[in-house]
Amino acid sequence: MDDDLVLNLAVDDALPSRKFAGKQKGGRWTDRLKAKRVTKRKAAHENKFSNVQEHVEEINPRPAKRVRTEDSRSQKQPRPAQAPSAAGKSSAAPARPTQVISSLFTSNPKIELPTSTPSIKPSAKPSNAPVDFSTFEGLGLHPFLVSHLSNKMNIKRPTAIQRASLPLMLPTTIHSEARDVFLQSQTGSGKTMSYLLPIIQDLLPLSSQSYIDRSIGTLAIIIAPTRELAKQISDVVEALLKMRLRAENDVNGESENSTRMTRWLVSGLLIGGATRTHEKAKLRKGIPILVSTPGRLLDHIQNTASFNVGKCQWLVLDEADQLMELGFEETITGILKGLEGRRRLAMNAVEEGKSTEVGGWDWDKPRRTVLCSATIRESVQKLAGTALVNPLMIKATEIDKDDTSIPDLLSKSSLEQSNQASSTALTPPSQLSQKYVIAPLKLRLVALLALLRTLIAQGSGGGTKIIVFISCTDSVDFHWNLLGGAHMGSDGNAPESDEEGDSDESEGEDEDDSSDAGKKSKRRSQKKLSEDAVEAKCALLPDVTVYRLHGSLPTATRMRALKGFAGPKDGKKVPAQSSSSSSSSVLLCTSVAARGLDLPLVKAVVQYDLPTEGGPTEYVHRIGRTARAGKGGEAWSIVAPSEAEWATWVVDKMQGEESNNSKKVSLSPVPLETVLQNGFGGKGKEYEARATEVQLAFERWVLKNSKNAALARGAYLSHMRAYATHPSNEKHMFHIRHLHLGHLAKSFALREAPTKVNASMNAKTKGSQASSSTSKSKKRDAKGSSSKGGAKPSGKSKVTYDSDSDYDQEAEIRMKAVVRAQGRLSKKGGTMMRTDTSEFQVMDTNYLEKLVQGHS
Ligand SMILES: Nc1ncnc2c1ncn2[C@@H]1O[C@H](COP(=O)(O)OP(=O)(O)OP(=O)(O)O)[C@@H](O)[C@H]1O
Repeated sequence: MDDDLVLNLAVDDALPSRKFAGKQKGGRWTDRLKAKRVTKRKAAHENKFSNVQEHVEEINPRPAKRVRTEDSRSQKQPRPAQAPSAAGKSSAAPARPTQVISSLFTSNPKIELPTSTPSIKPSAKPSNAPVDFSTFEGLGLHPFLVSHLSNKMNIKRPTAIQRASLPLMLPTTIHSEARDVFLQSQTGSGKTMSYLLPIIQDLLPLSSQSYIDRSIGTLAIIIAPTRELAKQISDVVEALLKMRLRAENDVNGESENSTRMTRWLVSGLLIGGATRTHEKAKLRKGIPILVSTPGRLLDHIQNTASFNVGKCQWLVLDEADQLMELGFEETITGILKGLEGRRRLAMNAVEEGKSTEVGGWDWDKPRRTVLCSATIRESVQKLAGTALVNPLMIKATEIDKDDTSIPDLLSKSSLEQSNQASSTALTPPSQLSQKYVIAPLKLRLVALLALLRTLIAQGSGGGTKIIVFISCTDSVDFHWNLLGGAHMGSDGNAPESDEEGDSDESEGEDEDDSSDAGKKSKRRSQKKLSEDAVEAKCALLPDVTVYRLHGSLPTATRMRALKGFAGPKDGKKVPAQSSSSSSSSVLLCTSVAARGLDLPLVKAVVQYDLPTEGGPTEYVHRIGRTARAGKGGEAWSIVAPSEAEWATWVVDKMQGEESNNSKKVSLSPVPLETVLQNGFGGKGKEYEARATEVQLAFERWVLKNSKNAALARGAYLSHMRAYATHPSNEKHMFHIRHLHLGHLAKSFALREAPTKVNASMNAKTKGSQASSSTSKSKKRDAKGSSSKGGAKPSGKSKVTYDSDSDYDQEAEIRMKAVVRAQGRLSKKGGTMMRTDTSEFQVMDTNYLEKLVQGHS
């Protein structure tokens, strides 16, 4: 068993070796003098080292288990466990930095999958698809819009929520009194069109007024919590406004109605990023339909005199619960007050005859406010209380599979009643297949790669899109760099990227090799994964482009990532050199991409880290990035053995009070062996050796240079910080105390024991506090993910790392030997996972807890 572990304690090269341990006798006097000097120098180092070890003991009262030292590696029999300090002082201590090399397939906790899982197959009838018993014409939509939807946007029939909302919200129907509305339906069910179509239909008739042009000001405002979402909504508005403004049969524009219609109804986007002056100029010209993020909007309401918003008729708060979660409550209250103030000012000016406004405006028509969300949490109910007056609650109930009659899709009641009812419904689309795999921490990274390989291979035609959710920005950056840089073999191809040569390639192990000019010039010409880059090719996932997205990236970069991942819009030609042409793509992202984003044809969502905030609600939003508008999709979660209870917990939460009656939601467990076998192939247990090779490739990448090592360590620490932010009601499943931190380090391709990682990162933190960002965008990522831990690589790490290729090879050989031995064991009826977790546990968990909470 011990063959799978080498825990090299941090020792200096200068520690006394056996050779110099005693006083040298005999030989030439020069040799004796030299030996004496060296012994003296090493003794001084030893003292220094023992001080460090004492400190380690202070913070780590528990002795390390199964510590092995360099000489013990050559022995067949394991040595008894010894405390770090003892090992450090040992004269036989290895002249190596701290490292842990352990086999992937040993010392993992035993995994017991539920024996009888109520596996509910995804429904054949998608719950968020267009319904086949209704038409847009039948619901009262204007013929121009109907034909535009059908001919240009391939939207032929309404979805359930559209069928439910349009009769209540379209101005031409009997229900059209301007009441506030709360729209709730599943992810991907078409809520955006549910409010945009009524807005456009309401404003369209103004086209026939003689005075109308865009200087009328802003008549509709849509607020979205993130820039990405605001941009996406703005794109949909623009697509709708491209509609033909005359009837299909009115070729020459002879129809009385159509000839009068002008293109005054334009949309605009305010999301920051542009200068205020530029935005003010846009607002002065007039933007009848405005899409904005909350902060920027409030700023202009308060400070831009030329922002003509007094006649605003529609206010939409999209992704209302996220708006609240991100702390925009005050901003929204400010916006509501600001709009009211502007309206009163405009009305007063008209009454007093001081207004330059054209006459004929119906000032009595009240503004209608719409709140929109796939889930309703308490915070949204609070917002509804502030923003809505006597609202209608509109939601689409699920259509029963066998029910051929027209279901009662319309639910209209007081908000409170509806909230009570809807709080039980947190259901994802019925056609979405939800699976989870329990992976021991050490195997997480290879499990992720295996899963991605399988999902991509299934989409044989190429163009498969997968979103992977990771807990924090540092971890996204690390995994993106890792996938972009790691390759099998020691001299494979350099990673491809969309930027110039990688500066980190000139650092690290090859640095001293100044004689090899050819290698250096090759390195210089290699492409770089720069700070701003978002696109990388992955040697371990052929034909796949890996993108990254998180709130710490500049807006333009985030947009570029989304655009690249989404690929070309229908019918658009892609330049041959573009990676988006037909290749598959993987988006590594934080929760910033969890809400509202409508990325076409996402085949699967993988939750590599389960949500630290938002619990089941966040889970439902994340998985809702696939299986949209009736399409199929898969949701995978990678769960640690200590988190196994999460699967039943989240199902119960999604099921709500309906759980006793009918089970509509289920998560199917998939054995890890199946995932690895499918991902790495081979016969029998061959996948173990292949997974090991992949893990070693990752570890080699981390060891390659200091920048990579710093990225890995930063990600590891930020991950722990994020993990510690799970709310108290989830601590029984997600507690840092339950994690085997050494195994966790392995999932960040680190060979170092956690003590070493933490010590080095703490040292680094002191020097790199500046990298800690307080930007708003950071807030949008996992709250525990700040780069306080020095997660941003800032040049060379002060940390030593092993660049001794002989040592690496030796370690790899040992690891492979263990895998082979394990394979033999399996054939003899042994199990892949062993229950003994005594491999090593060098860190006191209390200390780590303090560390992740920033009290260390
Ligand atoms: N009637 C329809 N028929 C077909 N596709 C539709 C229809 N209505 C909307 N869609 C498409 O469905 C997708 C999802 O729509 P939308 O983004 O509005 O969903 P949503 O309910 O807002 O989801 P989320 O809660 O995740 O934000 C979009 O690509 C949209 O173009």
